[in-house]
Formats: sequence, C-alpha cells, structure tokens
Amino acid sequence: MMATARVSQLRASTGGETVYELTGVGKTYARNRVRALEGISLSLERGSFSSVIGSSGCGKSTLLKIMAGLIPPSQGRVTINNQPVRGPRRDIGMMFQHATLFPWRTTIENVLLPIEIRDGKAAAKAAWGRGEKLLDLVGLGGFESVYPDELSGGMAQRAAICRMLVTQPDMILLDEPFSALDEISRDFMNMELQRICTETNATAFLVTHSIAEAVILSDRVYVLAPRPGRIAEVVEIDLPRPRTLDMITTPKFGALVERIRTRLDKGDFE
Ligand SMILES: Nc1ncnc2c1ncn2[C@@H]1O[C@H](COP(=O)(O)OP(=O)(O)OP(=O)(O)O)[C@@H](O)[C@H]1O
Repeated sequence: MMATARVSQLRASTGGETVYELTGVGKTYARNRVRALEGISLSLERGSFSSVIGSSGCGKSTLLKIMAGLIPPSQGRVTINNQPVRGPRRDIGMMFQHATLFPWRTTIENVLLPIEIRDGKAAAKAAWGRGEKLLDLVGLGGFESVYPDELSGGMAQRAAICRMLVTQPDMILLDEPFSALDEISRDFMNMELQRICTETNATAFLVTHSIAEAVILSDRVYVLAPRPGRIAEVVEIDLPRPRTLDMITTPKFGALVERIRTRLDKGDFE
C-alpha cells in the first residue's frame, strides 16, 4: 500500500511524464553468443531517480550502454521523449567511475568541453556564465581557472557532474560515479547528487553495487537477475525527500535494504 501511495506521490510531483522508456529490450553479444539481457521493460518519469543493482556480470553496464545509445539492443525498443535512441544523443548525459578531466584544460574549460565539441569555441565562450553557475551549484565557485591536478578526487567528480549537466540533458546515466572515492566523500557526494538532481529536475538512472546507495538515492530500485539479465523485482523506495544520511539507521531503511539483499541472495531467482 505504502509503495503504491509513494508512486502516486512521485507521479504527482513529476507530472507523471515519461522521459525514457525501454520495451522488451534484449541483448545477445554476437561475438560470443552471450545473452546479456532479456525482456527489460521500464519507464522513467521526469525528475525521478532510479537505480539498477545486481551481481557482477548480470548486465548492468550493457543496460546502461544501450540506454546511452552506445550499443544497439538485439531486441526491443528504446525511446527518449518518444524518439528512438539510435546512437549517442545530446539529451543524454553520462558519468563514469573516473572523472577523466583533461589535465591541460582548466576546470571551467573541462566543463565547457561538450559545448565546444558540439558547437565550437564561440559557443563555449558564450556558455561561460552557465559553466560558472554550475560550478557554484556544486561548491566549486572560485575554482574555474584551476587545473585538475589541484583538485581532490571529490572535486574532480563534481566538475565531471557539471560537464555532464552543461548541455542540459533530459536524462542522466550514472555508472558508479563515486565508487573510486572514500566512504565519507562518497556519502557526501551522494547527498550532493540528490540536491543537484532536485535543483535541475534531472531524471537520473544509476548503476551501483551498493544496496544502501541505491536505497538512499532512489525512488525506485530495479533488481537484476543474471544470465540473462532480467528484472527480478522493482522496489519502490517510499522514504520521504529530501533524503538524509541519518535515515540509514531507521528501521524502514533497514527493511528496504534487507528486501533487496534477500532478492539478490536468491542468485538466479529461479
Ligand atoms: N563487448 C562484449 N562482448 C561480449 N560479451 C560481453 C561484452 N560486454 C559484456 N559481455 C558479457 O555480457 C554479460 C554482462 O556483462 P556486463 O558488463 O553488462 O555486466 P555488469 O553487471 O555490468 O558487470 P559488473 O558489475 O562486473 O561491471 C557478461 O557475461 C559479460 O561477459
């Protein structure tokens, strides 16, 4: 009942508008005939935060690559704002485990790089103010002219968030973005990510190995079963927003973590 109530609340708060949709998506890698995914259907509403969790090799990265348009599905349909995703797109932003900022460019030059690549140097210069605002938003105001070797790991990841957001994507795809950071920085960055997503009304989809991270951030967690990867369970996270780290100690949080852990422990879920 609670889960249903939360979904309605989420739909009400986001207008229930579907941004991104996968219908019956499957993937078989031709090279080795590995069936990585089968029958994946999901629908993401504007402003929602979803995560996918599953054991190693269950197809999470394959799913994210298909969602980003980096590889085609073998079956099924993928759409963003009702348009088919057939390749990398301007309205989809991605962020990976390592920030990979260019060391010879300043922080703001790194942030503006997607615009420079897409529309040229003049457009990047014109977007300078937007870059500064984003850096302010993530607490990097004043670091515009600093080179990446002077930034900490967490600061570099924040700059990478700005670089992902600078093109104002409708959908952001996150592949364990903070897993290279220590636990304290990671907790902090997750709370920052929540704040930034709320302030920019981003629709987010996160791949993670951490059940706690999936629960604290998400409206919905997709639990993947392996060989071939398929959705074993969809868990609605009906914790109030904004989420705070002290929620981790509440019985409700513990129960959600336990439910996901039990599902993952069932292995193949047969
Ligand atoms: N390019 C590829 N060619 C052939 N098989 C692949 C390719 N990429 C992935 N696979 C296979 O597809 C399956 C799913 O892999 P994928 O990397 O999507 O899983 P994952 O859940 O992201 O794993 P991890 O958590 O370890 O990163 C695995 O069996 C893997 O060996």
